[in-house]
Amino acid sequence: MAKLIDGKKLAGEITAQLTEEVSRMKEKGIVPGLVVLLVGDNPASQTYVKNKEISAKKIGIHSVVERIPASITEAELLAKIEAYNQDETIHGILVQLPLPKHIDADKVLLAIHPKKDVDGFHPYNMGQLFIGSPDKIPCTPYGIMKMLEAYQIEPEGKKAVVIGRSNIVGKPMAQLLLMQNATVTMTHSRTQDLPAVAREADILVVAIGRGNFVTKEFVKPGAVVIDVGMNRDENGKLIGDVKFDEVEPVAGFITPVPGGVGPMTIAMLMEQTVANARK
Ligand SMILES: Nc1nc2c(c(=O)[nH]1)N[C@@H](CN(C=O)c1ccc(C(=O)N[C@@H](CCC(=O)O)C(=O)O)cc1)CN2
Repeated sequence: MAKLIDGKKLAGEITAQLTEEVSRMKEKGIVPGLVVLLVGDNPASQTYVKNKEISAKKIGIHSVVERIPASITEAELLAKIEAYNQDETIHGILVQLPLPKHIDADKVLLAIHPKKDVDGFHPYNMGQLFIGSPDKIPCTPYGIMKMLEAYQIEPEGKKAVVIGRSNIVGKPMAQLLLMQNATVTMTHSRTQDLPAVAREADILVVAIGRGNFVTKEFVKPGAVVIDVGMNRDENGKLIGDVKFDEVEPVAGFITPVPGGVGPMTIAMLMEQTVANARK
């Protein structure tokens, strides 16, 4: 049976460390501030934003959540972001994705000042990451790297396969593994004989957005399997991209859903917000 990588526990430990640090910062008059902008009423986004708010408050971060009707125009949203760019009490700005269709997400992410871009999605921060000098790192892949480190899983020299090529997970994930000297293969929905390619992996990261997509045929015995998926089955139950019951007996390590990558995404957001205030 695979060893479980407990993202919830690790996120709890990071949160506790940040809480102590913020309390020390407050003694020096520094209060980290984070604003989260949630546009529309996507139920999953509402849950994630609520969890971000709870975590920020627990740590002692000054947390501002703006719940904005989907009818907001792109220009109005850009104006709000510019106001927070200028606000010295705010060290991190995050726009929850996805955005309603009438708003150009690329334009919105570009409007966030790179120094306050605690999501690491701004093209400047992406560029810094891809030239090997990261400052802000997308929180999900960053959290995965922290999990590998905590469980003493060394990417150097290993074969890593990333399934999924999104800007917020797949691409930065591949780059972070590459920076740690893994040999990385990027794959996606059009990769031919994906199970055979995935079976080569010592470290398999799955972020394809399809429930139970990865079965035991994709997994080399003993491989590390990281599941980024967040899907609902026909009964509304939260499931990952990996068929957990089938893969667990084959893998060496595996992340659960829930309780794996998700909580680490939030912990890394908090970490990057506190780091910004520290600077
Ligand atoms: N601006 C951003 N938007 C989105 C991001 C992001 O990093 N920045 N990532 C995802 C959603 N996401 C964070 O925003 C996120 C998803 C899931 C979790 C999480 O903790 N999940 C729990 C289960 C929660 C549940 O019960 O539904 C878990 O896995 O244990 C945290 C953050 C897309 N948008």
